[in-house]
Amino acid sequence: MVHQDPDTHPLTPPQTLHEIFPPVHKSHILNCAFASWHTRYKSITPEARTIPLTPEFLTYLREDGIILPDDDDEDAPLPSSSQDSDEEMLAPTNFPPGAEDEEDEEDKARNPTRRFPALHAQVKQAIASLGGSVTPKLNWSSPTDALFMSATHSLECRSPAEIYLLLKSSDFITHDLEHAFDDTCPSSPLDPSSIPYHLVLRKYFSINPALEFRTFVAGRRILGITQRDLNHYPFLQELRSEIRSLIVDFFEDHLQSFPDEDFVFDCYVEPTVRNGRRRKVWLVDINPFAPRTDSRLFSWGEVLRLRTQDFREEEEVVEVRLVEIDDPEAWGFNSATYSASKLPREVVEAGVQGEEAVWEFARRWRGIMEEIERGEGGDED
Ligand SMILES: Nc1ncnc2c1ncn2[C@@H]1O[C@H](COP(=O)(O)OP(=O)(O)OP(=O)(O)O)[C@@H](O)[C@H]1O
Ligand SMILES: [Mg+2]
Repeated sequence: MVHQDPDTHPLTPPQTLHEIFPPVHKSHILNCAFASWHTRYKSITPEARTIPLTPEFLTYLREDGIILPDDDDEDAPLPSSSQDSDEEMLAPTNFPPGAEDEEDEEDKARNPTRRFPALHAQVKQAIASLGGSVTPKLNWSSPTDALFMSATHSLECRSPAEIYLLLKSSDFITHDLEHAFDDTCPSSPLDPSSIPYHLVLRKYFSINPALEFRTFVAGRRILGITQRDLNHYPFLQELRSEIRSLIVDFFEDHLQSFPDEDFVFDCYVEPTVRNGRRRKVWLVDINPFAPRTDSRLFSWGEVLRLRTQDFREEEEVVEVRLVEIDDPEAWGFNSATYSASKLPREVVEAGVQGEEAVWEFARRWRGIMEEIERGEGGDED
């Protein structure tokens, strides 16, 4: 072995996650877009519509500021050429010249739907055809980080305005629009401007988050299954082997033909057993096998190790990883994932009680932190 002097031969820098992942091709990202796989897997996906997005709507999404159609405007008749000419005949002389154009521009700015009337009508029609209540997403992401903008604190939308508000408020949607091909192999000639964008509207139903699972697939075999929601649900322990066999069979029956060998799929196991039959499993999403996909209760390091492990079919039992009662996840710290603006209850209460109480809280908090640093942290109180 050749000895290397670190001064003259700098050591290889530690590998980053991106370097140890199998290369992510742009085609893989495109295959994971909802509209790409939905046609193939319609029968196993809860009812949804995909609406191709126009350049006008994409510009609207990308713009700063949030202008939404108000309810009156939404039902206002859309300007047509014949109407325009009638109005011209009846209208008083237009002075100063160009004032009408300015009004039209203002109107368009006030009611953005005048810039994409056909698409707006399609959105309305899709909501109605899905029973009046939908949850939106773009090619890859739901606006789950924009829940704070929703009056109901849910992704349930009953009008186009609610959908536009969530999409425009979400960084995850911005990621879909501006960073879809980040960290992909540079060799592919595909350009982000060639991405076909779709608005996905899914019929809204009340999901039990305990029964949402994420499954890692590599080389067309399942590496592991994890709970998606990071809370402890005692009843899942008893269901563990049923969940394993349902998801493994679901994968073998439907998803082994996915165009890529490596991917991550999300599914929902129905809570009710109908007439003694097996529970139904629904496909919720397909995600890239890439660092951008959250590995939930696994670490990506573990998943990547499982990927390269020797595999003997008869011996291998797929792990279903659940939040156990004593896992830190079960203590509820995870509830703050998308709520950077949330404060601990004690801080809010102290704030309500006045300045004295805030200082008292800060003093106690500093004491707790000092105890932890000295290694004395416990739950003596
Ligand atoms: N039809 C539906 N009705 C109600 N809620 C739904 C529906 N479909 C999905 N959801 C909820 O929305 C959540 C997010 O959906 P989805 O997994 O498609 O988003 P995502 O942005 O791809 O998430 P991730 O970043 O974790 O991959 C799901 O975990 C589920 O709780
Ligand atoms: Mg997803």
